[in-house]
Amino acid sequence: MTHYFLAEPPASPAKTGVLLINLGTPAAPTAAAVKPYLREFLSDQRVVELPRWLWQTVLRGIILPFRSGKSAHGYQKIWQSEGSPLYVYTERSALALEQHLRKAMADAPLVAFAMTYGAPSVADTIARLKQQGVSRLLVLPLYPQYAASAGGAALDKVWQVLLQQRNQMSVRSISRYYDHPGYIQALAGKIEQHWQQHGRGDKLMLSFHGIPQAQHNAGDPYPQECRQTAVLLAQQLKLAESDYIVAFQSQFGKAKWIGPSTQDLLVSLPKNGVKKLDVVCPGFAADCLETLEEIALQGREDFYAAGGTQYQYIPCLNDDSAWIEALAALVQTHLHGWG
Ligand SMILES: C=CC1=C(C)c2cc3[nH]c(cc4nc(cc5[nH]c(cc1n2)c(C)c5CCC(=O)O)C(CCC(=O)O)=C4C)c(C)c3C=C
Ligand SMILES: [Fe+2]
Ligand SMILES: [Fe+2]
Repeated sequence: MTHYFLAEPPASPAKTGVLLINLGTPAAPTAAAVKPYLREFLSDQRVVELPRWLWQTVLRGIILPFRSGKSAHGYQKIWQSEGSPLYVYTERSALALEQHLRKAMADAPLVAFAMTYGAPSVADTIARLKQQGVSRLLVLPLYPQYAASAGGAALDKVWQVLLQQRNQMSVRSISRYYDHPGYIQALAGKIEQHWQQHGRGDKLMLSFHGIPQAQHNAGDPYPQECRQTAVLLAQQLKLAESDYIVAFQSQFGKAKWIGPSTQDLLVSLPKNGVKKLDVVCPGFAADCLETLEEIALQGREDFYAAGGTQYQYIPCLNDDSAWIEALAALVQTHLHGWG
């Protein structure tokens, strides 16, 4: 195999950079913009682990023509004046983190954000940071719980860039933060604040994005990390086991996914006496299609249709100051003693 290593300018004074990575999102809420985004995302073999020839035929022939329009319709319901919520909150979090670190540290790092799929790409963002003199890079995918299909896929993009570098940067990565006290406290604070303002339901649902059961069987630690987040959160909120329930949402395709399914529970809970439900999505750092459309809008409709009488969606941490403070502490811990 021939390698082509990037041409590099001479080294400038060493700087440190922090790179936040999120999933990516279409550039516009239209089928034309959703299609290339979904093609790139769903072509990643970390996400769909089927033989390439088989999956590409199904993806291009069946999934993309149908799913792009349906997804675009969902995005239209949640799109903000500044763009896709996932993009808007990720960008704001990076800006807020940089400002916070500047106040907290003498030699504060540059902070940038990138998307695993779509723009700004990990490759372009690392190239820009390198031009700005960054030779030490701390990478943090914005997924509290590690799944190969999310955090793993984000970090793959970083390693792919490193493989091409002539003068390789030093890299540290944070592959997960599901049990970080600052994350747990920020989440608990958000939920408590919501309860103080709006009252409390009969049960709190902690809804995490799902993954295929086969990926977990092959060794993906994701569901255990979600459950551990739930236990720590319950301890912080002093909840009994009967006060909350862990569920997994956004099932895609016909294969078995890890459960219990959020969708199924939204229908069965009212029939089992839970008429007032609070839902929070601790696995999502930023509100997005899967939280705002699938949970806050569609979930509410399904819960009421099944006999529920009160449904409260508690937003993600987004760029809340308590979370940015915790994120800054997490970053500072991992920068400690570096250069
Ligand atoms: C095989 C399919 C998928 C796996 C595995 C998967 C894992 C996974 N995803 C997230 C976070 C997000 N996913 C989002 C959207 C989304 N996810 C899938 C499929 C899989 N995800 C699809 C097809 C879509 C697109 C939207 C749709 O058509 O329904 C998003 C939101 C993006 C946005 O623009 O708002 C996030 C965030 C995690 C954390 C994860 C594994 C744990
Ligand atoms: Fe997803
Ligand atoms: Fe979805």
